[in-house]
Amino acid sequence: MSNPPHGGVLKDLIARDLPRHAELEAEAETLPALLLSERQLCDLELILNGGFSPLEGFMNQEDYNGVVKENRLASGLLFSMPITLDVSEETISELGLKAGARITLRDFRDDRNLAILTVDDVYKPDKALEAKEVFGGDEEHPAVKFLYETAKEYYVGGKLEAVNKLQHYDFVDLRYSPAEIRTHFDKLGWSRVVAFQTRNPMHRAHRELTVRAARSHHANVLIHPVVGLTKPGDIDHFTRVRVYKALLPRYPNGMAVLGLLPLAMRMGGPREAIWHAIIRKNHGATHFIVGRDHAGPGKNSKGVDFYGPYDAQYAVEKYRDELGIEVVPFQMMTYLPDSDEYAPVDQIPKGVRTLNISGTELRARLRSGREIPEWFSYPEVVKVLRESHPPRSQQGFTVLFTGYPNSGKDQIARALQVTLNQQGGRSVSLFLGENIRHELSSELGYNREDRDKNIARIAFVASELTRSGAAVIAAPIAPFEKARQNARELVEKYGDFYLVHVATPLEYCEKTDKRGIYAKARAGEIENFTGVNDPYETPAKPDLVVDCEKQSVRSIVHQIILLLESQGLLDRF
Ligand SMILES: Nc1ncnc2c1ncn2[C@@H]1O[C@H](COP(=O)(O)OS(=O)(=O)O)[C@@H](OP(=O)(O)O)[C@H]1O
Repeated sequence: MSNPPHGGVLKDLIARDLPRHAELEAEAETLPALLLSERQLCDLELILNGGFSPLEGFMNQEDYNGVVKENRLASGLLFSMPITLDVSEETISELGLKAGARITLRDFRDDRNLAILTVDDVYKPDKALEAKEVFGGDEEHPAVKFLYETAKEYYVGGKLEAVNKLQHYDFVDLRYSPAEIRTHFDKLGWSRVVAFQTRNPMHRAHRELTVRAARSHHANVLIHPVVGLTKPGDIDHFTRVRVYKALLPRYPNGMAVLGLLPLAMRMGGPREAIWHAIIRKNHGATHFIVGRDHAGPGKNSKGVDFYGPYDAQYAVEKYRDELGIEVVPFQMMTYLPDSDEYAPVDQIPKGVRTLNISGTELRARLRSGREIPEWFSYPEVVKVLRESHPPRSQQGFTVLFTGYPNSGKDQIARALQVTLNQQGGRSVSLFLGENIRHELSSELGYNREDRDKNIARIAFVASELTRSGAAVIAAPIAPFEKARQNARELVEKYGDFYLVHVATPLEYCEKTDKRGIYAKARAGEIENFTGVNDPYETPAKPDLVVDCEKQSVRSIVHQIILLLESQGLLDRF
């Protein structure tokens, strides 16, 4: 038998309301509907499947106040995280939200009806109090920022009736509801289970830590990673889940099970650790590992830790008797090369050599393609990480040329394309101004708005290609700083961006114009012609400035190649 859920009853609303499915679905169609955000969907899924037992809905004011001020629901039961449904004043009047009203909660991704909420109350939270009591009050804390910048001004409390499960299309076989994982444990005959929470890839240290925890408590292991929302900048859950799957066979036969948790983390340190423990108890675990700085967001911009390293462990310790799940505090594990084993940092005798690779060092090694030793991680895990983090030599990038018509940017762009093609290793895409005007922007003219649209389209395509590892060479006139800056920001989400200003003087561009386009513009036959009767803003911060009056195309291309080379992008070419 698994551990009983928090409060004694698993609030599996999906199972409870299944017999009334047809009736609820029909009613949901007739009610005013609220589209839930990604974070609200995560919360909803865990309310509906019992992961947040004893909750049966979003918190009303009484529950919310109790949780914020003293970690308690109105019933007196321990609960540490406010689970609230935030709405704006407009939504309140649009949907007629007031006590007794019924509304449908829908999935924004597919418009599916998920639940019916019967409104208990609509209230204005004291956000400052919530920020301070729940998260510690630092304005830079991600959950505090969310509270002030994203969460709406009012909360709606009320119980839910389940209409449909959320649809998932990734790793469906690993997404166990609390009821499903409990059945699975029963089938395996597991009665003692240590749950391990993670939002990071797992390496040997984590494997050693969990195996130790299991052995010392005569238990099995539930690897229970968060695949909802984690800290911005974390490795995406697709990569992480492939890592966990690769790691699983490294456990002693039959010791561990992998289950995915669709939780929206708040990075709330001590409060979050208590919440995590309750959630794992609801999933049938009897033990829960709380590590150093559990669910902490790290440091603020002044370099100050949001929480002390053991605050989370103290918090769960304080409520040990009420939690009903045994918390296993854990130290960091470190590698001892002389004996080829891992040990908790606090148990290493003085003078014994240790080795470690920090997260930053690991990322640097992935980026450069340098070796990641087997004592740190398993080759199959490293392989998965390398697939998602290709070395610089396989990452995409964009070179955006900007300059007057006939400044020579087209010739340079073509020559660069040929040079990169000769080196191989990447697909190279070339976007010349005129081609783009034909293929992507044929309806656009040359006023500022249209030019900005043109550059935005080029930037969009360049960013997608950069994301997939291509080299993109684009050579529009791009006369406006703001549009060039927007392009940089978009592309830099996925790879490097280099702005090359082809600063060939206007007189030279005009003098060497064999197409006679400047002559036409001077004759008044072309409106808004850059350099003649339309402005060109000199780039404030180009990565390179070149000039076709003074330099040959060959030497300019050489300069660009040296720039790319210095950034490690051509390493293995
Ligand atoms: N009014 C006006 N102003 C500037 N250029 C003009 C204009 N009308 C036509 N052309 C020709 O259009 C080519 C592509 O312009 P772009 O799309 O690069 O311009 S922009 O970046 O959108 O501002 C550009 O070609 P390249 O010089 O080869 O790039 C121009 O020759």
